[in-house]
Amino acid sequence: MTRTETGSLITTEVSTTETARTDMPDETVLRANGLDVYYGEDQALEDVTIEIPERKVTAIIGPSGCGKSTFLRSINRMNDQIDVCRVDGELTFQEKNIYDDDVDPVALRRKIGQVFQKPNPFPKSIRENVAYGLKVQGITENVDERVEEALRSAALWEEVSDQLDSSGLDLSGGQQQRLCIARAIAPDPEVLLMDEPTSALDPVAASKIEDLIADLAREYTVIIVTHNMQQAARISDKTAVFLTGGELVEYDETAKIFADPEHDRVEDYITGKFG
Ligand SMILES: Nc1ncnc2c1ncn2[C@@H]1O[C@H](COP(=O)(O)OP(=O)(O)OP(=O)(O)O)[C@@H](O)[C@H]1O
Repeated sequence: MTRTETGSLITTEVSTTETARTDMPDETVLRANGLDVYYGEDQALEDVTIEIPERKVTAIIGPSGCGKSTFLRSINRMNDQIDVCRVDGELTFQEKNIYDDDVDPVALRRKIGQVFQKPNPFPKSIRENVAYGLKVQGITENVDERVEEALRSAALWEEVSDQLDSSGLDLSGGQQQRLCIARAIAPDPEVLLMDEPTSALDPVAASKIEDLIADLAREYTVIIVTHNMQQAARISDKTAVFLTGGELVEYDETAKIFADPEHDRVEDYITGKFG
């Protein structure tokens, strides 16, 4: 498979939307319209319709099992790896349907990076961990510069610049998570998906990642799944509340959701009456 450095989603075409980031900072970057996701006979997401703005932090909240991770995995086609998983309806990234036959999932994941709950650096050096994100995407030029830039953007450079050849596993949990963020942003994606990125960290390390997320949103669209209501309220611009059955019940400015939600079920959830 050949692919251009500019990273079109489609194997054979060069994207024409590379400049959108600077020209239209508040545009919708991702759009779901009537999105259904099934695992075998079981429906995990039902008729989800949402528009996610570019370069903002969107929080996805809701009780366990309501489909938050399923939604995140749909966006970069990680669900492709689950045999029983089926996706219906429309899900577009920069107006291109993510599930079209001509979309290359590897190219898609260059544009839509992911950070997981538990920091998962490889048993390799700090430099190699970040460079891996580039290698997977076939980026071979200016690797050292890109590694430094990614580590700086992940607020880790000052702490590791003199130990780039040490193992990533020797870092603290919070540093490891920032290393994973550096790995995810090294190929310069448009969107960063974060699935409970601070839940395995102590409060100080978690707070550093929260500050970092605010900085990252100047350059990237951040979509974060969190169980931590205070965290969603602190760091996100918009909040989507999923409830049991995989239904998106309410989606609005975060301040509105937490101060004056439209739905009683959402109010009950965010005030801790269930979930
Ligand atoms: N690989 C899978 N195979 C079958 N069913 C799955 C799979 N992954 C998730 N599910 C089911 O889909 C539904 C939604 O799961 P999902 O993990 O998306 O929810 P969640 O809101 O992220 O939950 P949590 O907050 O507990 O992480 C659940 O009923 C879950 O059991």
